[in-house]
Amino acid sequence: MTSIDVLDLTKEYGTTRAVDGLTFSVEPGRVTGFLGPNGAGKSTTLRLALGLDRPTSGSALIGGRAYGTYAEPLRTVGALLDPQAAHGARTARDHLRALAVSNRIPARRVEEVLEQAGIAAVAKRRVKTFSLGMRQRLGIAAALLGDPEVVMLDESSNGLDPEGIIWIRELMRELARAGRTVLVSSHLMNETATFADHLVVLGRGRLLADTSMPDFIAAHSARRVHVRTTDPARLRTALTRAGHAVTLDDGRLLVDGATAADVGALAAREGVPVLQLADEQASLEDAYLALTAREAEFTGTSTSLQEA
Ligand SMILES: Nc1ncnc2c1ncn2[C@@H]1O[C@H](COP(=O)(O)OP(=O)(O)OP(=O)(O)O)[C@@H](O)[C@H]1O
Repeated sequence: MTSIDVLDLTKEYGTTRAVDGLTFSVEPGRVTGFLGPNGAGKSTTLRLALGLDRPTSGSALIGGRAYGTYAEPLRTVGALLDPQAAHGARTARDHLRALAVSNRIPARRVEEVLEQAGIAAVAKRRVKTFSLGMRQRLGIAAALLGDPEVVMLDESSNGLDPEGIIWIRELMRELARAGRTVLVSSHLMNETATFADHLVVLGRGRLLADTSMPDFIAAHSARRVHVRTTDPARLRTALTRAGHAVTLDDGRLLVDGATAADVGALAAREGVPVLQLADEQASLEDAYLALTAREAEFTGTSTSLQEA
């Protein structure tokens, strides 16, 4: 089994410390979401792990070895960092064939990954005619070419349409189920929550969280439920009696400190018909933004509109 082990990793560019004493491990058999605001150091960490840049100090090893020591690295690590990296004048098939030859990967794998990435029909087209989403699919095909134990994707859903986003999400889950090590960077907590088992969160090059997805949700979700019923007054009384803080908002009840399951069970006991029942959705993204807010390198300022 092949893990990614980042140990006390630091990278400085002039006076900018892009990665700052970072330590974490990415384990096989699960999808690890790699989160952080712009400039947090995600891409730098991935580049260091892939030997595309040298650390100032510390290490980022794959399967206990530096990437550069693998003779045929694509057979161990598949990575997509920059979908624009493929040579524009080449066809998609030729791009993949050149990669396959350099790593002694059989030519039939090229046809398999073209199919798997949904670009077999455009395999003869030059890459420069590809949309961003098609380039992204080509990059993923290249990452899968060597049937690697470790898959690293930077902004995996970049440019993909909704069907493509579902496809990549299922692909990542499938790779993890098959025991691969999958690391996927993103800016978006809600999106990451749809596919990640584990989270590593960075801010200004430092580790802010290294936790399982369920633990992050349990620790940070504001427990608040929205409920609509035919008899809000009666349900409100019952909820208040059970110790919940309840407010009435435009005909629906907002219940703090409860889950949808709590409120549903109580409504059933009271015999109050429920028309709509939901846990508050935005809280996870809010928790992530709160965690990273102080660490964001580039934060926009909002200017309120002046009334004329
Ligand atoms: N080659 C470079 N030369 C100088 N500074 C760099 C270089 N690469 C990255 N940096 C700086 O290092 C910091 C971390 O950048 P990095 O691209 O790793 O962040 P990121 O988390 O991937 O951000 P994003 O989500 O915007 O891609 C930033 O301040 C960036 O400007």
